[in-house]
Amino acid sequence: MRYTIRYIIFTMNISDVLHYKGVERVLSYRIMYYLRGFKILAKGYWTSEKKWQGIGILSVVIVLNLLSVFLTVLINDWYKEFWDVLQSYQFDQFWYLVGKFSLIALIYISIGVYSVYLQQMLQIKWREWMTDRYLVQWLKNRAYYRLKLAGNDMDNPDQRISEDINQFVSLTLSLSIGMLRQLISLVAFVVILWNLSGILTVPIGSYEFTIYGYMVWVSLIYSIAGTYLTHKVGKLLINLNFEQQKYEADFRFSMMRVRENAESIAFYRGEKPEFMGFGQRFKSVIKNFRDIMTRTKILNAFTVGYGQLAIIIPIFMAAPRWFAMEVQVGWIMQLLNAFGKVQEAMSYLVDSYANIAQWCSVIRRLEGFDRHIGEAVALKSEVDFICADDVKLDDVDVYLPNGDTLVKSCSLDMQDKHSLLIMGQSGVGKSTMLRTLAGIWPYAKGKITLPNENKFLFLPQKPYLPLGSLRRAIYYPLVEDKTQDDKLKEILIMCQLGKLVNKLDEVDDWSRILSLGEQQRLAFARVLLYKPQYVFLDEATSATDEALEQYLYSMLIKELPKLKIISIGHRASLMENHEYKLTLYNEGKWSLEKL
Ligand SMILES: Nc1ncnc2c1ncn2[C@@H]1O[C@H](COP(=O)(O)OP(=O)(O)OP(=O)(O)O)[C@@H](O)[C@H]1O
Repeated sequence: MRYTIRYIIFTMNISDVLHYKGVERVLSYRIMYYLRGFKILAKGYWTSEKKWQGIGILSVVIVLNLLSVFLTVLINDWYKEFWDVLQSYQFDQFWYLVGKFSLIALIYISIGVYSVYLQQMLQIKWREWMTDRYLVQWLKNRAYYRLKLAGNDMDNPDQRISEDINQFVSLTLSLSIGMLRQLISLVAFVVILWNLSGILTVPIGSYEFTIYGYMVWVSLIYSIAGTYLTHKVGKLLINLNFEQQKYEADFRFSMMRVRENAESIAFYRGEKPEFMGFGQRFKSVIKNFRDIMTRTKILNAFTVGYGQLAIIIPIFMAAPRWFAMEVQVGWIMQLLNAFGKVQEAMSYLVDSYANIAQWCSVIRRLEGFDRHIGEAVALKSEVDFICADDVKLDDVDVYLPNGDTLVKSCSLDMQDKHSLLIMGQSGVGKSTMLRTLAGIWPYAKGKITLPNENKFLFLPQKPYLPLGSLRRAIYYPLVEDKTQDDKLKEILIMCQLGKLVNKLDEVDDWSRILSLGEQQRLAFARVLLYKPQYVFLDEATSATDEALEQYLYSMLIKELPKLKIISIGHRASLMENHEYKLTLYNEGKWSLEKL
């Protein structure tokens, strides 16, 4: 049973849970799940080396909030004094009380301003710490790549890091501080209401009932009833808002795909199907929004009515003592204010309903992200990596995630070889073999010897060009060096990229501007800058013609005579530039021959 409930919890989304009637146990598991998730997420910062800074700022924010509640109590007292003075026409006290109010208001405003300012300061410090930690986690052990292999990439790490962390921090602070403030305010104003109530005697038949603090009971019953009914009317709205976010995101994502694949779509003249796709997604946005409008209308009718009733109820409560001439106007004003404050505090949870739901979903996403990263990093290959001068494979098996073999018992020693060409049919496993050598493919076993990691460079078929200046794109993954431009220009000319020599400082999306052939030549420029001991080329000249390919290989051999080359390619002409050929066949077979 326990297992079944757990299963339900992890497979249901929050809206299912909120809809699921009569499953308190599921709900309590769900609450525990969120609290546990919250604890894991919050623990990092609040136990880190920065915790004292955070605790310091948080303490000041809490003290400021307590002070601010104290001032609202003073203002409540002021109401009584002020209205009593007005009722008894004591003009001499009028300006004194106006001055008193102005002073309290001034302090109240200053406290409010600094409380928000410090809360935001804590928010940015906490967010900074968490973002830093998540970025490290995402990049460390190549988790960003392994997430794809583990099939867990649906978690949009970019959104987790940029949006969810921010929301988690800001919602945690605003909800917890708000809750604390409202709780204290509730206690303070319940005490005030109790004192204002006095004792009410209700004669029923020949009996007389004495009710102590009757206004407190009325106000609590009214607030609890209001909270319950608002929850009843409004809970559907939360789910609808969730759905709205999802539909909006889908609509946005469909447009983003067009932006990213603009050229292919333009070649296919795919405007019509794209427009239809946008239309379908936008229809869902509109349909859901109409449901939100209807629900909001009902909710507003209820809350506005409830708000109006809240004006009249305390007046009814006050009526018996007023008509018995026991109290003055000041007392009524104080009562109205106190009643409003109790109301405000009691309805805090309902007012924050949407935020609490949002906070829960953020916790769920961040906790999921943490878990997926953990799973991805745990994907360890059984390859025994050894560091030495030359590449050597001993009895290496490479397979697919489903266990199908790509390469079986491959052994190879590059010590006495300068270059190796890996060939084979498309899909046979050539690129995966290189991934295994690079240590990024976990589904492999055997022993692989490699030089130190800064002594080799991998060139994929489509080079990655980071955002920023052209110089930065060429130097990647090295840090750009502005003092070596003469050498860099010489290298660009050597790679037949002379037209770029005057654009080194230009910032643009270079992967969009340069043709694939140009990008591949730019990758050769990287090799000349990096001067590795080994270079691995995965169809890195596929977009050049044969003559240019010959030229690029001879240039590498001439400029870096000690460089050892391991290439993957389909063209027979590549054999001229290599000393050995490793051919991969289906079912894991392979052969090595001298060319
Ligand atoms: N992440 C993955 N999950 C499952 N299968 C994968 C994954 N990556 C690659 N494969 C499969 O592994 C096989 C080998 O792929 P690989 O890219 O190594 O082939 P290749 O020989 O380099 O092909 P080509 O010459 O077309 O580039 C293919 O069938 C491919 O579908």
